[in-house]
Amino acid sequence: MIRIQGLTVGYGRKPVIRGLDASFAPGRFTALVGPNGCGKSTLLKAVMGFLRPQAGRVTLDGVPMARIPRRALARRIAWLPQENHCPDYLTLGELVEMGGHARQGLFAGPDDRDRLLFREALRTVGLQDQAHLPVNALSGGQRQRAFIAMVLAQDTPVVLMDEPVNHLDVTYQYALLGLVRDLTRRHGRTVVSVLHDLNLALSFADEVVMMSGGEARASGPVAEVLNAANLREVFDLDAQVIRHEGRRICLPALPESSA
Ligand SMILES: Nc1ncnc2c1ncn2[C@@H]1O[C@H](COP(=O)(O)OP(=O)(O)OP(=O)(O)O)[C@@H](O)[C@H]1O
Repeated sequence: MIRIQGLTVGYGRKPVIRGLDASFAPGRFTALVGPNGCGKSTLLKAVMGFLRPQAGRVTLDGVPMARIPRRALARRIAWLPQENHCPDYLTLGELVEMGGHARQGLFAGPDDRDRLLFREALRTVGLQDQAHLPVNALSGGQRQRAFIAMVLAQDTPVVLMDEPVNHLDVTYQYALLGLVRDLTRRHGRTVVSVLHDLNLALSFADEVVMMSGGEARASGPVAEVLNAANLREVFDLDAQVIRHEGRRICLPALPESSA
């Protein structure tokens, strides 16, 4: 369980997030939503321990993040940042193998289970035949899938993702989030993901934290929290949330000039 209590955090002395409370439980997929610049990535960076809280705390199973050694943390939390970089020479196969480093001994290579995980991760993102290619020679969407494969290969109980469907075509967006839902429901993982597409959040997430101006304005089960009133308050958006064949769909009103 990740618990965030009274978190104030930012860059330098300027707080971006103020007094935020949230918790992310095993077996649950939580979507972080909110307008650009409201602090979603900053929150994930604080959870990873990259930013030191100015007040409050973030704990993993009761232990403050700052007290967990980096290698131990990498065995428990995988992180997909918004922007991914890697050296020019790295192949897709090597990138995915990096996902297994935290699990292996200091001088040990991958074992059979690791190799199976690497193959499975590549197959899941549909890149099993491209393992020999340099990552930087892949298309934008293939590249994003490559980094997702690395995260899957890390095989951690907690996964944090910052806009994972960036650059992905619609088929892979649904496939990835279906996989994420499986990781939570069938394998009890904790997943927290920034999502801009509210319909993806409505279709796949269990919980949502709606952020605005560095604060959590509403949080709870996605069907309860992603409603017209909260969308107006947080996004200043005129939208309906309708039900269609058992699913909820967010339908923003068109701007007047184009209606
Ligand atoms: N490294 C940094 N140094 C200083 N300020 C930063 C830094 N990174 C982000 N900020 C500021 O913190 C605020 C929140 O940024 P953050 O990236 O957390 O927003 P976000 O909700 O993830 O936005 P988006 O939806 O656009 O990705 C913004 O005002 C941004 O300018």
